[in-house]
Amino acid sequence: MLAEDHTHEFFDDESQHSLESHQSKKNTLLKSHGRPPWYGEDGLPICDAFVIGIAGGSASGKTHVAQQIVRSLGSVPTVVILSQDSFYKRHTAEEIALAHANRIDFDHPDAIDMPMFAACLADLKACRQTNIPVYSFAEHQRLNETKYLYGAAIIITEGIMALHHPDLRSLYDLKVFVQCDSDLMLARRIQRDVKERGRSVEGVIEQYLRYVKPAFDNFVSPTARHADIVVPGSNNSVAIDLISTHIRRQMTERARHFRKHMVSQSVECCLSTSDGNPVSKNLIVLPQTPQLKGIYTILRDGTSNRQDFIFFVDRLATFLIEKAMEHLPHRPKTVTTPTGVDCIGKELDVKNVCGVSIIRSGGPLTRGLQRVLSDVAIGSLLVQSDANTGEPLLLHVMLPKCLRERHLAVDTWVFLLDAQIGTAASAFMAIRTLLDHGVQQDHIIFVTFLVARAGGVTVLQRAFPKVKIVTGAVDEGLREAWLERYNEKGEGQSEGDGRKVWIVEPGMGQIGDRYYL
Ligand SMILES: Nc1ncnc2c1ncn2[C@@H]1O[C@H](COP(=O)(O)OP(=O)(O)O)[C@@H](O)[C@H]1O
Ligand SMILES: Nc1ccn([C@@H]2O[C@H](COP(=O)(O)O)[C@@H](O)[C@H]2O)c(=O)n1
Repeated sequence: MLAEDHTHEFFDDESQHSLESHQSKKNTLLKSHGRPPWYGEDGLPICDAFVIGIAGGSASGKTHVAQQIVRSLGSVPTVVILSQDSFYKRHTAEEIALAHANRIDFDHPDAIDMPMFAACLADLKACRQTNIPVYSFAEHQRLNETKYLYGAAIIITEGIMALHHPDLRSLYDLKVFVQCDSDLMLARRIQRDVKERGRSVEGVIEQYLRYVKPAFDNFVSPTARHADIVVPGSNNSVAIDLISTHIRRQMTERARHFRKHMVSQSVECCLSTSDGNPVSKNLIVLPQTPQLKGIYTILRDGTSNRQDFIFFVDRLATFLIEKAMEHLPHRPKTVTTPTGVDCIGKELDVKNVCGVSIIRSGGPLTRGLQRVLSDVAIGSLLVQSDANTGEPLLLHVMLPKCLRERHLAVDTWVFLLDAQIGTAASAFMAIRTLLDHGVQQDHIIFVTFLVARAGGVTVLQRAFPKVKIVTGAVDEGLREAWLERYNEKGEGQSEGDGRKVWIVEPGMGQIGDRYYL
């Protein structure tokens, strides 16, 4: 079992596949301790994922080595194992019949869809999402389902041809070849294929002699010369230790101090503007009517009871969402009234629209969005600060279908929902995540109750100038403080859980905590 108590999985669809289901299909596997920022203050990606390619004969122990590396890495950012087996080509019915009679050569490089393999790996390396095909050894066929993958900081690719094609080799940061005795490989293959791939002993031996062994000699074994490290196929714990140490060092070198940087850059930015006012045309603040000010007064009041707090947060959420809706395109629509008169009105002119909530304080805004667009698809992102460094970590991604597929994402409008923008570190990560999925910057509308002028909003707007931010209030201050807990009445208590958080001032306290308790 690779999952540990403190790991998190990046879910690949709404049904929330478990780690075990990934393992049994041997296609992908994702282990996460959170993804640190992979972009700079200009919003652009600055570091690719670290990619390791592992080649070797069939049953040499490639998957085993990959899994041992993951286990030995321990507490590092998200790791995914990508198997070349996922990229076997789709077959015709005749080919499948031949495959069952052991008359198809699955060990020739042409059996693999190399362009697709390289394209998926290039997407993952560049921190974009991808959808991996799923292959069935029992059916000798690519299935109709795909696996959504996003967010890996380390990718381990394994397969007999993993070092064969130059396009693949150019994507690796580390190339490994597993060298194993032929007898041992055959013995392991018989055991595994009978147990896991529904084969007979005779069939495995026949296939081995006809295709597997010649292909190993002609195509697989020669690729060992491309490897940076040759690992033995058994008793290989020392080699695995060396590889893990190398990867850990690489990850430490890539570590960044993003949140602190954001705040210091913002201060410089605010001081350098003539009026110190970060409000731009894409920072849309609700008209400051007495009615709106009344709502904020209740929400800012530390003595307001929880019932009132929830009621007025919900009311404000509806105002904000309605304001944000003004920025969606509309087209004219003619309707006929009950009295038979034609009347020209408007209707939404968008292919897809969805909400993405930053857990958990985006929750009240999600409810607001659902009140306005009842059947809207909702996704969520969990961004938390690292307990030691305070830096943001992307811990969980659950996006609706219209965002998981790039060709749909480019035509999708997204309401990104979070209670406040303080340092803007979470907002940065959330926007970058949407862009990685192919969402257009000017199709993102960030809706929030509060923005801190002294926080990261200016840097955020400089990085993503086309993203609209809709809010009801821009507050002056931002201060780092110990996290407070709230009692039943919603009053702040001094003892927290020892975590430091950034607080907007005057602000409303921790909005999510006051709302959900
Ligand atoms: N170092 C090892 N020690 C013991 N058994 C191993 C080792 N490496 C692989 N095996 C076993 O050999 C079989 C094939 O290994 P696997 O990693 O699936 O091979 P590959 O991915 O190269 O086809 C598995 O049953 C696995 O448990
Ligand atoms: N339908 C198929 C497809 C592939 N194979 C064999 O799988 C081997 C590669 O997988 P490993 O996990 O062993 O690296 C390869 O040698 C093919 O012969 C198959 O039997 N049936």
